[in-house]
Amino acid sequence: MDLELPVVPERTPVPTFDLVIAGASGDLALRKLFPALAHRVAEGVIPRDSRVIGLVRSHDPGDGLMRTVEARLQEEGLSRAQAEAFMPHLEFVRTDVTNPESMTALNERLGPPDRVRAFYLATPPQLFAPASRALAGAGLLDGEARLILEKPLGKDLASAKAINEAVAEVLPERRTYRIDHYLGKETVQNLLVLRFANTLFERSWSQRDIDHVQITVAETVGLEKRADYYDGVGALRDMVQNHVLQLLCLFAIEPPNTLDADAVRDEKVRVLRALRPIHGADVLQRTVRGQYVRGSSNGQAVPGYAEELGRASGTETFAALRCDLDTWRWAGVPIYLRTGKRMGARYSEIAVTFKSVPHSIFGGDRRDGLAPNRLVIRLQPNDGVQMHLMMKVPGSGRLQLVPRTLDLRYDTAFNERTPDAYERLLTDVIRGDQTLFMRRDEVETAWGFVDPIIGGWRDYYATPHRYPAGTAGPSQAVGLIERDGRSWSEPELRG
Ligand SMILES: NC(=O)C1=CN([C@@H]2O[C@H](COP(=O)(O)OP(=O)(O)OC[C@H]3O[C@@H](n4cnc5c(N)ncnc54)[C@H](OP(=O)(O)O)[C@@H]3O)[C@@H](O)[C@H]2O)C=CC1
Ligand SMILES: O=C1O[C@H](COP(=O)(O)O)[C@@H](O)[C@H](O)[C@H]1O
Repeated sequence: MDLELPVVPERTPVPTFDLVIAGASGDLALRKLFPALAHRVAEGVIPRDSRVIGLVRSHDPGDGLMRTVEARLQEEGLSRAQAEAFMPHLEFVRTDVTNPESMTALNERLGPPDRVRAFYLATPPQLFAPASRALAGAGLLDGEARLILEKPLGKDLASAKAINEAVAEVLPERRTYRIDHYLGKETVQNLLVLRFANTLFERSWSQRDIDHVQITVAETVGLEKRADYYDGVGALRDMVQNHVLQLLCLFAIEPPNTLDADAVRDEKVRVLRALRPIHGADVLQRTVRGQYVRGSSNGQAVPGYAEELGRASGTETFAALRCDLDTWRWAGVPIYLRTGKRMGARYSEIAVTFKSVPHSIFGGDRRDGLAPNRLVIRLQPNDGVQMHLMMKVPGSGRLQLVPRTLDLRYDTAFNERTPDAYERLLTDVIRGDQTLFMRRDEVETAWGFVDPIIGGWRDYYATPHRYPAGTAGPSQAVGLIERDGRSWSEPELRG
């Protein structure tokens, strides 16, 4: 029996809107935002009169760009008919989003203010403050208009605060949408369902039954064409500060009393505040930095990070951390985080290892042979949930026990296309639902955890350890977990 939940915003209709995207000629818009909107048009979710207005700065907003978008939609998996159905919603305007007069002119092009208005800053974060001032100065943020900010939200706590301050001067928090696209991923949302729609796990979800947790976000891609952004930023700021800590939050939160945006976000902030700080010399024991060197990826030889960059660099492309949450529920349960580029496989998962049985009835020497239960929440690819259990090998001879896996895959459990994260997030903005967006205090608390690590790396000369592309990261990351008598869960990462 399917449960229809009228309170779930996905099921409420999307109102007619004007969505203005600044940075509309950029990689993010072409690869993610337009395809997401086109999928929503194809599903019939987007009202016919809704408009998507792309702002470009140096590009020609003419037919060439329209043709580029139409071609990119098909490269991203939409059919020709689906791409064509999206195009009438789209127009481009060449303008400077930071210029108040230009924004006043834009105001005249938009539909009546009774339509939902949303402004998406898919631009580098240096533009967030001037752009929001220009939009507000032109009256574009009046009424119920929403502002969407793409990550990264600054490069440290001070810059994040400055952006948040500038935005707060022109717009209330309830109309500010900070994107972390991991929150839009189906399996990330399913984490809340797994925990709070099933009693089975919740009763064991604490230090009483859980030994430790590993959160891995491994990528096979390298620098791609993002050197300007990535170098000097690195894996800790790019991935841990946002996506990985958000996964940690959803894994560890106390049950919110509803799915209301602030109820969920209040609980996430509590988790972030409970993170034991890592600073000074702690970084040498509780963190590992890495940078990939020449190796192979998907069977192809690939250059190292410094070769791709064309110069030596101290930026980490891999980070591993041992985190602890100082709460009753999580005391003594280490949470190991690991993320990197050019690793041996692309996957993201949360692996929860339960405690071993306290006593084996299968013979005094058998306890070591009983693998502890493990629950693996796989976010991508092959999204789903796996439970590793001990089983008896059938047969009447000697009693033999082996670990076996219950495997619940999304693609076999549901006969539906898994939408991309941005599909959900963009319509949530239009519907006015902030549950899957980061609140100001969340972002700042996460930076407050990350900043001292970066300071520790600087003060203790923690230069990145080298690891060959196509592997599990530097060997020192193995030491980080083995020191605690545990091991990383995925041998296939070693390439
Ligand atoms: N690409 C991705 O997958 C992801 C990107 N991001 C973040 O999103 C943001 C955009 O990324 P991405 O699309 O890759 O970047 P690109 O460099 O591909 O595009 C940047 C866009 O911003 C516009 N722009 C830059 N400066 C100005 C300005 N002063 N005034 C108006 N527009 C300006 C450019 O316009 P024009 O070309 O017309 O000059 C261009 O459309 C970045 O902060 C990035 O870190 C976050 C997650 C993933
Ligand atoms: O935000 C970012 O995320 C991507 C990884 O996203 P995914 O959905 O492909 O897992 C990462 O490659 C990029 O460096 C980072 O900025």
